[in-house]
Amino acid sequence: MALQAGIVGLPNVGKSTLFNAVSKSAKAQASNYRFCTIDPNVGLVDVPDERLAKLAELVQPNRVVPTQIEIVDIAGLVRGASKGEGLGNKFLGNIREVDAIIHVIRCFEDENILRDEGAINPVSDKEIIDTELQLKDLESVEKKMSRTEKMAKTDPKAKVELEILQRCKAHLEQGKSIRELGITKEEMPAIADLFLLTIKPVLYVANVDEASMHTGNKFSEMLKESVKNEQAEVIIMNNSIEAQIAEMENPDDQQLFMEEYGMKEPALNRLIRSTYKLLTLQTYFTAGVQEVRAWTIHEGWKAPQAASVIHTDFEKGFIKAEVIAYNDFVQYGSEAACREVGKLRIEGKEYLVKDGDIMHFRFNV
Ligand SMILES: Nc1ncnc2c1ncn2[C@@H]1O[C@H](COP(=O)(O)OP(=O)(O)OP(=O)(O)O)[C@@H](O)[C@H]1O
Ligand SMILES: [Mg+2]
Repeated sequence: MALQAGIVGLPNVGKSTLFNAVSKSAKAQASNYRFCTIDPNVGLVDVPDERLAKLAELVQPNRVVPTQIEIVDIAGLVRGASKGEGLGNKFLGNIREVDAIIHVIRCFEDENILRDEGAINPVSDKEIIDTELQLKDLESVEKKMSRTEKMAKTDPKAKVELEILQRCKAHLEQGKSIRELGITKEEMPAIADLFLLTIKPVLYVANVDEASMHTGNKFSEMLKESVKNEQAEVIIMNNSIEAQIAEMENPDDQQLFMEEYGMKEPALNRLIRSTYKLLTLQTYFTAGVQEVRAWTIHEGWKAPQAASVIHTDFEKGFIKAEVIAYNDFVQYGSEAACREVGKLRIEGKEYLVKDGDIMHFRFNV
């Protein structure tokens, strides 16, 4: 299953406009990427990858299959969502299921577009959402703490867990998100079962007015300043313009429209690429004459687990993997050439797959 990124934000900030832009633009630019709607608010979109194109050029396969991510349009959250306001629990549940968050923030003024929160203020808007997510996480952490406290008296492992939970609690109570706490890999098991909302990686979309598409405006500047410490990306775009580009059926019209606005490509492309990065995903490739294909795995996955993405049998019956590094494949031009010069390696169960590896699995079922 593809990894999911959820579009999150206050009501009426332009989330669905963005979702529609992604879905329509993908349809119009068929050559660029595909989109398929799974559900009215879930869509599957291709991730543009130059390496895949390069491999396809070398191998000339029948079919090229990019990797995909799912984008989910989540309904607007309001103040008090963590206490159930405005179907808050349901929508927070939707966020729990995604792997990363695209947080859309209103950075445009328009009196006709209703807003509950007074004058435009991206910083307080962001805080409202953050607070609701943090409160929900606090609830999860406290629940687990009360269970762990008893066990911690006798069980040293539970004691360590409790300390991690206490750190999370203190951090959340300061109005901070868990992603900023620097939880290590070793500590993760203590909280993994909580599926915390604020541990999910995030990027921000500053949804600006037309005039500020390229430069940003005072609102997007405020937002950038306020997320500086998070080292999160802020993408400045105009969701309405993106949707308008996407509406156009004719690619020539699209091109003209974009030229008029001084755009080289839709800002959406950047958003999709950044989202993929945000998911800390790695790509490995399979490159045969039938199909050149990109597969998504996480950092740190070993060969059998990576193989399971293709088929669970590949993992169960894993024997070995033949691996060529991407740069070697491009330099020598083919699998056969790499084999000849000794650039095709045979790797076993412990091999850590690297981003860009071209893999061929041997298995037995
Ligand atoms: N950059 C922009 N400039 C001006 N208007 C915009 C911009 N982006 C979106 N809008 C308009 O804002 C309104 C609300 O947009 P949209 O429906 O996408 O919000 P939403 O976040 O999905 O709301 P909800 O939480 O209710 O689902 C729409 O009329 C849309 O056209
Ligand atoms: Mg909406």
